[in-house]
This record gives sequence, structure tokens and C-alpha cells, in this order.
Amino acid sequence: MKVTVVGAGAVGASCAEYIAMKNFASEVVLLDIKEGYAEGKAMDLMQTASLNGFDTKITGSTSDYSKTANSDIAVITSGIPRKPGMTREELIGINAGIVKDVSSNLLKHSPNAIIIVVSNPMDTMTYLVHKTTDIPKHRIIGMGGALDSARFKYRLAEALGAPISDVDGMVIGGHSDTGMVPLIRHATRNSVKVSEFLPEDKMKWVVEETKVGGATLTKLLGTSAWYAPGAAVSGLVQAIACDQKKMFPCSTLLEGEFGLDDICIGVPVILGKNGIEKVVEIELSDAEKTKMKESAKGVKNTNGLLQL
Ligand SMILES: NC(=O)c1ccc[n+]([C@@H]2O[C@H](COP(=O)([O-])OP(=O)(O)OC[C@H]3O[C@@H](n4cnc5c(N)ncnc54)[C@H](O)[C@@H]3O)[C@@H](O)[C@H]2O)c1
Ligand SMILES: O=C(O)C[C@H](O)C(=O)O
Repeated sequence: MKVTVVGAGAVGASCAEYIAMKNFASEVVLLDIKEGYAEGKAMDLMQTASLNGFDTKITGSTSDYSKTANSDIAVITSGIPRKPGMTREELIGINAGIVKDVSSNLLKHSPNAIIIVVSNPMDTMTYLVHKTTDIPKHRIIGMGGALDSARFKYRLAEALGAPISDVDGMVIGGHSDTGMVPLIRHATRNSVKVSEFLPEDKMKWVVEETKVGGATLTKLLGTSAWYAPGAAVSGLVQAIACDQKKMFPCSTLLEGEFGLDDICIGVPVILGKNGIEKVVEIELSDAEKTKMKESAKGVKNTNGLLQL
């Protein structure tokens, strides 16, 4: 199993590290445009192998896509991150060109690869890959919901005063400060609905903190987060590489599901060796449907800025 990660920055390197630590891939190639940067990150990570007990071979490449040839999975993390006060949507001007270029280069050398898009604004970048390549939709996956759901569980555990392992929950919708739809109605502590434990105002707090989870970290760090994003990507890569048939919320092209069309947005999917093997059309309440529609409107507005 060969995995390429384009962009050896904060998220790319974190993602390569988690993939290696989980020890399921034979090879991870990091690629970046900064001279020597990916090679340096790869060497540093390889020097953790004996300490952390993994056998995954990590190599680096400066812009040489021949090194990525025949990758089974390719992750796109190349592009600029936001700074405090910015929205993810403001990154479109620079990142759209990068993502278009990178996906085309990747597919020249790995025509059968499954592509995981991370660069922001992620739902629009996923749509861009769909529009500018000719690969089937089940091989184009946007990562956002897995991360947002992890943040949701973090906030739920905090509000409940419970260990995170007791908590389950999912966030669908667009990966944006206003577009996320945390499904609080479905969230549970050990299969008991959280509404049994939390008052309305606490649940509202959890939802609002989840939606601005990325912005909160960006304010603290001066740039956007990388540990949880890297871990979330590694979870998707492992589900595909190990054919786990796991359910994650991912951004995928919808053609009528959830009443939405011609849009990539976060919905529950089953991930296995073929990429997205199924969109799981869960029943939404009227309020959740309205939030999903509003979220889709926001993503479509951003898609409208693409020069296709
Ligand atoms: N979808 C998500 O949940 C999620 C989570 C975190 C970050 N992100 C996004 O991921 C992207 C990367 O974030 P980061 O913190 O790693 O940024 P970073 O600046 O640390 O790393 C980005 C890297 O991309 C490289 N790069 C730029 N253009 C390139 C090109 N054409 N080819 C190859 N490499 C190129 C840069 O040299 C840099 O090393 C940002 O757009 C950020 O918003 C998304
Ligand atoms: O917040 C960001 O800009 C990066 C990423 O989308 C995140 O949610 O951490």
C-alpha cells in the first residue's frame, strides 16, 4: 500500500506520522515544492521509526511526481492555511490553482489513486477536483467531517464531564465556521442520548464551539491546526487501505442524496478499498434539513468563485 501526501507542511507531516505510527502502509511519499523540505521531514520521521516501532518507509520529494508513481491513495494538503480572523473561504484564490495542478500531476503518475482532499476551502476544493479530473466520484473524498466530529466529541465530553471514549457524535454539512451541522440530537453517551444529561443551553454551547473549532485553534496558534487534522486524515486512509467499511462524514459529490445536487458536502459515507462505497442517507429532522440546505447554499456560493 503506497500513500502519497502532497504538502509536507504541518498537516501533511502530521498525517504521514500518524499513518506510519499505525503501521498499515508499506510506503508514504511526502512531496512539496519547497526545495529539500519533504526530504527533510521524511528523514526526521524515519528517525522516529526505531523509537516508535513502525516499518513504513517514508521518503521525500521536491516536486518530482515520478516518485509518487502507482500510489493507491493520494492526500492533498498543499496550499496556504488561514491566519487568525480569516475564513477558510478566503483561501480559494491561491489554493484552487494549487489543488488543480497537484491533482493533475498526481493522476498522471497514479491514474488509479483514490484522492483525499484536505486543502481549504475543502468542500469547494473537492468539487474542483471532481470538475477538473475524469476520475469517478467514489475516488474523490474531502476530509472535514471526521475532524469536526472529533472536535464535537471533545466538546461533548467536556460538557458531560465524561471520558471521550464514552461519547459518540457526528458532524455533517460544509466544513466552514457557519456551515457545520453537528447532529446533537443523535449524539450519545454510551448509547444514551446526551439530551438526557445536558440542558438546552449546554447543548447549544457544544454545537457553537464545535462549529468554530478550527477558528478557535487558529487564534491560539497563529495558523490553523495540524494534529487532529493529521489524525483524521490517517483514519480515512486506514479505512480505505484496510478495507474497513467504516462510516465517516466525508465531502462527496451528491446527485440527489439529501435533496442536494451538483455539490460536494459532508455526509455520512462508508469507506473501504474502493473509496466511498456508499452514501448513508440518514433520516434528518426538519430543523436539520433546513441547516443542511443553508450549509449547501454557502458551499455553492464559494463554488461559484471557481474559474472552471
Ligand atoms: N480539511 C481540513 O479539515 C483541514 C484541516 C487543517 C488544515 N487544512 C488545510 O490544509 C492546508 C495545509 O495546511 P498546513 O497547516 O499544513 O499548511 P502549511 O503551510 O504548513 O503546509 C502547506 C505546504 O504546502 C506546500 N505547497 C504549496 N504549494 C504546493 C504545491 N503546488 N505543490 C506541493 N506543495 C505545495 C507548501 O510548501 C507547504 O509546505 C491549508 O489549506 C489548510 O487550510 C484543512
Ligand atoms: O481551521 C482551519 O482553517 C483549518 C481546518 O479546516 C481546521 O478545521 O482545523
